[in-house]
Amino acid sequence: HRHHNGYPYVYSSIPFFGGSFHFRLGAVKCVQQWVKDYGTIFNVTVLGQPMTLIADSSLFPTISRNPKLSLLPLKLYMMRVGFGAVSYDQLTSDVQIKISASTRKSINEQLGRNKPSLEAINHASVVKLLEKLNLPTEPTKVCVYPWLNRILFSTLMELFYGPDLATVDFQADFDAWDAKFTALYAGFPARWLKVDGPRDRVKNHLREYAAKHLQDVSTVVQERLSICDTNGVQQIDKDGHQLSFVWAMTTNTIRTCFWTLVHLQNNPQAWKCIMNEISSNITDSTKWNREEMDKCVYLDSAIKETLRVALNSSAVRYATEDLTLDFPDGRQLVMKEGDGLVMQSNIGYFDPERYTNPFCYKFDRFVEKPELAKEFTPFGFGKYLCPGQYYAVDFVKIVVSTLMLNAHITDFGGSSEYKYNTVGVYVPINPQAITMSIKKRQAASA
Ligand code: HEM
Repeated sequence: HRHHNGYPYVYSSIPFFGGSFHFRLGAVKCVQQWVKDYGTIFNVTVLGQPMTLIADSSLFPTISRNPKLSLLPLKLYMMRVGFGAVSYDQLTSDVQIKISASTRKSINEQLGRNKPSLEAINHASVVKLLEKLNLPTEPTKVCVYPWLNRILFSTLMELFYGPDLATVDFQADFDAWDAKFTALYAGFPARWLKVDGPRDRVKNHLREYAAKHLQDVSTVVQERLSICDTNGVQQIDKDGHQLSFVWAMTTNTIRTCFWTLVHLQNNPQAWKCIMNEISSNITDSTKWNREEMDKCVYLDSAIKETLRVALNSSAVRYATEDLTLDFPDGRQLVMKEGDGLVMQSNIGYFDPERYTNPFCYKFDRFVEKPELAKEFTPFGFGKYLCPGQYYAVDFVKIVVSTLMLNAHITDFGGSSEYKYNTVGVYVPINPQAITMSIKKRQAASA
């Protein structure tokens, strides 16, 4: 119950899941109620673990700047239970920190803001996506989520690894394992969930492919492998390290593309506005052009809005030793080594004073109120900020603009709720429910 920190505890009669049981219907409304009842700092059991939940963004800088608060314990746990890197946590903490820092540096150098290599991969993404889309000349009905998932997964895998890796069978194994990610996170063994086989096959395939095509895979992947070698990571953990990259790179990005498409299609005025913006700014739909894309401010706002509503933005940190946080408002938080906290950042994103109609998708919200973007951090905090964030946003822009300029979409229909217990951007509860008819645009604007 964390008596030592003196903050209230949210009691729940639900074993193991505790208060987090209520998150299955969305964390925001539930946390908003708790804030009314208990204030912006309180303790709650999340999947068997007591956590201190912080729902006031003015306290986040004190947390994210404290060097004794780390994401590493969670990463090590996920490496073991999620990615099957069973001996990764036996590496000394110095080595783990070194691996983490080197992989971040590597991705930042390749995909950081304004890096020429980011522009190059963006251009390659446009070309590869057009090839993978292979748009039919006659209207063809598709289930949007599985259709997009297949195209975007194979596009991303081909860009970072190379051709012929992401076969249909490989992706089926990956999806079967990923569908159980929340249950793995909750501590259920992969064997019980029957995803040990699919996960092993995915990892074996990744290992064999990378060994055979080492010279041809992207620099990010080459460096990720060599960082493991230099730091004495065992093969089983090296495989888990690869899988964690594939997961981080594909899942959230693909789902952000999906929900952006769904929200824009469900709002014809929004679709039309962004279509006009893209058609008037992008002169050649077969090339990446940063300057032109930067003019598409409504598209940028729509993507932010997708991340606002379709992601339970929150960040976990653990105390690596006993510490006391002194917040600017005079409050303190006493933490013992091993205590975990959650910065529940999306509570701020649903504050009705700043976000009018916060539970509605408003594609132009961030154009109307550009100041909101300053505090909007769906990619995490401080030194654990997502290193793929610039590529992720560019990729979603590429997908939406490529579809708008090259495809003709009709009969968009069906709906699905968010699966709120997803780790990351929500998957749709019913992935088959949303359908559309798609064909190649006659006069592609090139
Ligand atoms: C919309 C898409 C994406 C979202 C919402 C997202 C979000 C995040 C978040 C929230 C974190 C953890 C930060 C924290 O806890 O403070 C993270 C970590 C990470 N992301 Fe992303 N991400 C996305 C796309 C990508 C892409 C495209 C890549 C790679 C090309 C990537 C690579 C990574 C990696 C490697 C980490 C772990 C960083 C570390 O080890 O410290 N992500 N991401």
